[in-house]
Amino acid sequence: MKHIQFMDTTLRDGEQSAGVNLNPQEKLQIAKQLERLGIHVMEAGFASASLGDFQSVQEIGRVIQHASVMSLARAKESDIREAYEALKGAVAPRLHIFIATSDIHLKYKLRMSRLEVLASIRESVKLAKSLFPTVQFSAEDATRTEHAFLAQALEEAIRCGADVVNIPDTVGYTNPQEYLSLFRYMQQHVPSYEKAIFSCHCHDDLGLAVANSLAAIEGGALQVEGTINGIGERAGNAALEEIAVALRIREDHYKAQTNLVLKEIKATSALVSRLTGMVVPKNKAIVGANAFAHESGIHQDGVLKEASTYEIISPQLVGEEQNKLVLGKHSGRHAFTERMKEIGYELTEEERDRAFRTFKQLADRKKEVTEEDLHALILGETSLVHQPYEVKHLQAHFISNGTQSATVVLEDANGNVLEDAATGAGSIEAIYNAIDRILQLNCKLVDYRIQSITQGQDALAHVHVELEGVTRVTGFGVAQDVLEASARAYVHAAGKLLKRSEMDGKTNRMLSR
Ligand SMILES: CC(=O)SCCNC(=O)CCNC(=O)[C@H](O)C(C)(C)COP(=O)(O)OP(=O)(O)OC[C@H]1O[C@@H](n2cnc3c(N)ncnc32)[C@H](O)[C@@H]1OP(=O)(O)O
Ligand SMILES: CC(C)C(=O)C(=O)O
Ligand SMILES: [Mg+2]
Repeated sequence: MKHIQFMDTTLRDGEQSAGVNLNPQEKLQIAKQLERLGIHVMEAGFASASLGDFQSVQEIGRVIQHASVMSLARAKESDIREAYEALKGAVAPRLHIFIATSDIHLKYKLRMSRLEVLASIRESVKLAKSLFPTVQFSAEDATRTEHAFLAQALEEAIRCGADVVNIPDTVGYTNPQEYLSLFRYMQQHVPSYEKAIFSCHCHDDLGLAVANSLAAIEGGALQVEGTINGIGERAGNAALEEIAVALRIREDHYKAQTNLVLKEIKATSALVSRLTGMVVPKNKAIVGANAFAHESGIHQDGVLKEASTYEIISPQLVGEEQNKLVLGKHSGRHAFTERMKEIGYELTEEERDRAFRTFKQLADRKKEVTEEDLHALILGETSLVHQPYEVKHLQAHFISNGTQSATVVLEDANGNVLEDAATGAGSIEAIYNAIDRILQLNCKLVDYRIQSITQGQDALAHVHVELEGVTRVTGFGVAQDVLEASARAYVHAAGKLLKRSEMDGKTNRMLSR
């Protein structure tokens, strides 16, 4: 089993994400969390980039005890010396020198010849090694560099004292097969290969950063670089949490171990997301909100019977409390019944089937049926089980500054359909007048209250009404639409009044006998 070291560059390459700017306190907070996560090396910044970066590198170097703290530096004496000043107080300081090796970068950016680049590597690595116990050298844009020249550059760096040599895919250009072969090539063509640790550093321009990093590990990389949540320059860096979990879950394949404390992943991801403002996409592997959420009935049924049917990662492994069975339009009876039990409803079979039908209707209109929705639905449903009338159809016609009209269709317990229309000063009044006409009610609305009981645009409305007729009764209705909830509430209360009148009639008939 080989051992893979994790080099986290959330605070340097991660902060190079457009729009991200962390202050020194925020950087320190992330650094402490990275320490808890068990990162081997953290790149705290680029000391010579700004005073703020210098201070952050310095502070993180002073505070962090259980990880090596590194600063980036160009192959330039002033950068190296500034990094040295910043990391003087660190327990395990490390310098990261980089210079590009590809012809494109040499010609257009550095305007240097290959010989000049080799000379620069020699000078800077030697100077760095005289100041730091550990030095990493990166050949920027390595994957677009001619292989033979790259091998020469890395050999030069190792001979001058580099302990770690990195082969970055700076522009996210390579693919897994090619990157793996590149590492194998270096094994054969860098004479001092055994004297250094080879590292991989991938960007996600083609969405291959994690796959490329894993391929590099197969090709012999013993250090992997990346960021939390995959943030970073352009499309970002390889997401370290994905690499770590892939190595664990597919240990059979990669035969590699790490020191990472995987259960710290969720907290680390959440902290980085909060402080950088880079929102984690819901479907992001390992740390996305949906990473452990099952929505479809067949999957939910499988997971309820045995989680491993649809889960290759246990949520607890990465510090997630538990998986989620999200109730939505693809859910089935198993998940629905299970959730009902969890929130305390032991329904009869009839109630369950009825509630499930209503749930499906609701789920057709809502993205996700929440626990509050279920309470509301059951509240409405259980009280509706023995209702004499149900709202079947409702049509309201709204005219601004005019008289409103509504058509209501009710169904009684025997399946008879009753319909009428009416007008009113407002839509609700028109609906209530139509219901009065259908049920021949003689009552007064004494209270009407509306409440949103769930959240968001597709929230459920809960309407409470109080009617005064032969007695005072209350009723409520729950629906996504306010008018529908209002109609249901009125019919619910009206049903009670009618029952009461029926009972009074029976009593009067008995008394008059
Ligand atoms: C692949 C990567 O992620 S590399 C890291 C990228 N990160 C950053 O650039 C963030 C921090 N950078 C900065 O704050 C600034 O760019 C600084 C402070 C480093 C330099 O600023 P400036 O001196 O104004 O130079 P500027 O950024 O405009 O240009 C870069 C210069 O460095 C040179 N350079 C670039 N890489 C290297 C290198 N590895 N070694 C030596 N010189 C280099 C360029 O050729 C250019 O030199 P020139 O001025 O002679 O043309
Ligand atoms: C500084 C280097 C390692 C880098 O970030 C890159 O090449 O992507
Ligand atoms: Mg990078």
